[in-house]
Parts: sequence; C-alpha cells; structure tokens
Amino acid sequence: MRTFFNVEDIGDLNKALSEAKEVKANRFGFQGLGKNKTLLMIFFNNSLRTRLSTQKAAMNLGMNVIVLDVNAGAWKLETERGVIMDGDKSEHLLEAIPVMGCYCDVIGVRSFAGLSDREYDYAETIVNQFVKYSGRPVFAMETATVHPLQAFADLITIEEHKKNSRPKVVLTWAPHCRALPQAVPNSFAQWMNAADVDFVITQPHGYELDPKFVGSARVEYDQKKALEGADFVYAKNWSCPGVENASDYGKILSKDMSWTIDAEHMSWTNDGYFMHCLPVRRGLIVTDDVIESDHSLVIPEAANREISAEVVIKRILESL
Ligand SMILES: CCC[C@H](NC(C)=O)C(=O)O
Ligand SMILES: NC(=O)OP(=O)(O)O
Repeated sequence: MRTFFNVEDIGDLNKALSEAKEVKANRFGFQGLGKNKTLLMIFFNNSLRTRLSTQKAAMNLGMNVIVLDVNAGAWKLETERGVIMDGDKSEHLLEAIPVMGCYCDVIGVRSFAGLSDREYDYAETIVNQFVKYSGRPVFAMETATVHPLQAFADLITIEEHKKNSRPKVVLTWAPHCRALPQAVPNSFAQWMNAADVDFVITQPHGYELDPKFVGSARVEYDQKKALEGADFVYAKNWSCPGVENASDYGKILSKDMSWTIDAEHMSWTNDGYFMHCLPVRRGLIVTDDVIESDHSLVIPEAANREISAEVVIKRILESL
C-alpha cells in the first residue's frame, strides 16, 4: 500500500477488520516489520489523538518516529509555484518535501482544508505534492477532504459494539462556533457506505456533503426522523461543503442549537450509542450527560485510533 486516503486503499473491509482484531490482541507481535524503519509525521495543524496514537502504533511495530510541526520550528513554507519568495516564507514545499523524504521510510501528513478555495482543497493540493515528490509511501492523518484513520477506527468501534448484524448508523450534523472541515464526515460516510450498515446522514439544508462521499447513503433533513431507531449516533460539525452553492464553501450557515445531541435526541434511538471523533465542544455538539453516559463510546473510539494506525502502517511496511 503506497497511499492511504480512501476506504478502497485498505482493500477488503472484512479482512481489514479481522486484521484489526488480530493486531489489537497482539499489538507488539510485528516488531520485526518496523526495525530500522522511520516514520515521519508531518503536522500543519494541531492534534492530540492522531499525534499520540499514530506514534504509538509505529512504536508498536518497532519503528523510529520523527514528528515535525511545520509551523513551529521548521521554515515557513511557500506552497504556490510561480511566486517571488520575498515575503515571510524562507523555503518552498518543492524542496522541503524531497528533503523530508531523505530522512524516513514512511510519511504521515496532517494538512487541514483552508476552507477558502474549494477546488484547491478538494484537489488535495498539499498532500498530493507529498505523494508526488517525497519518494515515500504517504498516509493521511486528516487532510483537506479525508480522515481515513479516524473512519477506520470508527468502524472498528461499531463492529465491537453492534447488537445486530446490520446496525442503523446515523451521521448527524451539530452546531459549532467555528467553521470546521468536512474531512471527518466525508471519510465516515465513505467508510459506512462500504460497510454492512444501514447508513443515514442528517443535516440542515445547505450542508450537503460532496456527492462522491454521500454515495448510497440516505439523506434525511428531519433529524428526529433520522435518529429514530438508530443504533449508533455519530455527531460532528462541518462547514458548508459548497455543493448547493459554491460561494458558501467553508461558511457557517447555521448555529441551530436544536441539533445539539441531548438526552431527548438519544431517547429517539434504539438504545443507541453516542460517537464523536473528538475534540468535542460540549454544550454545542453534545450535552454533558450524553457524552458522560454509559452509551458514550468516545473513549474506546479514540483508543481504536492506535489500532487503525497500526494496521495501516503494518500494511505499508509489508509493501516496502
Ligand atoms: C479530528 C477533528 C479535527 C478538526 N477539528 C477541529 C476542532 O479543527 C475537524 O473538525 O476536522
Ligand atoms: N480525532 C482526531 O483526529 O483527534 P486529533 O485532532 O486530536 O488528532
């Protein structure tokens, strides 16, 4: 596996889930794979879970790990071609990337959407330069439009907790005070569409995700109707994807607090579980009682980030 961005990159999902179960039970059993191999983790944005779980996964596999926070210590990077670099950026990405590739065997990249230029973001302009110029396998640690390590961990968590063979999984928008990327809901939708679940997306008008991620999902604008009978409620905020109106891309169209997940919302479900990728803003996305309840899976979900990362990095090491 040379790149990990989309669900198809992991191949057969049932095999991937079986491998996740094997790795979870024996996470130190593959250390020979990573001996004398180096993972370089590059962050253009903040992180807690991705930073810690991916490093842990690499160490489980016997790897050396280097973490670079591009905007804290490295030279400020110019990403545009054809510019005269007389401003505050000392180095161009097109030199920095092959240099980084010299010091590692595998690269993970976090580079969030800028949320101002839809075409630039949805072309995955930044991370695709790492794929093109680093000479190394590259995996996404949340890029402009995808967060596959999160979605894989989410699916592992659903598999571990489902009470019937084809659970109803609902992705629901919730209000937020800042404009957030669409990467998490995009990947969650992509992976749920590929999994054997009854998948529904519910959001206000104007927040429709890009059709390539919505796929075969049912879209329901009535949140109550969507949540009825749900086995898993996956709450997340996202800014306008600009599908209906490109000029609204990256904007906040609604802060309607009736979409906040509280005990009443959960009462509409089939004794459902609550999920969120974290970090979460309590009081906006979800109430304290729901996220603290025994039906909240946010901590096991975060713990499974170590497992999803270890399966992915293991697959990459096996293909070197
Ligand atoms: C894992 C989530 C990362 C990011 N969250 C924030 C707060 O920027 C997002 O919503 O995509
Ligand atoms: N869920 C997730 O990726 O968390 P971080 O942004 O803290 O890495």
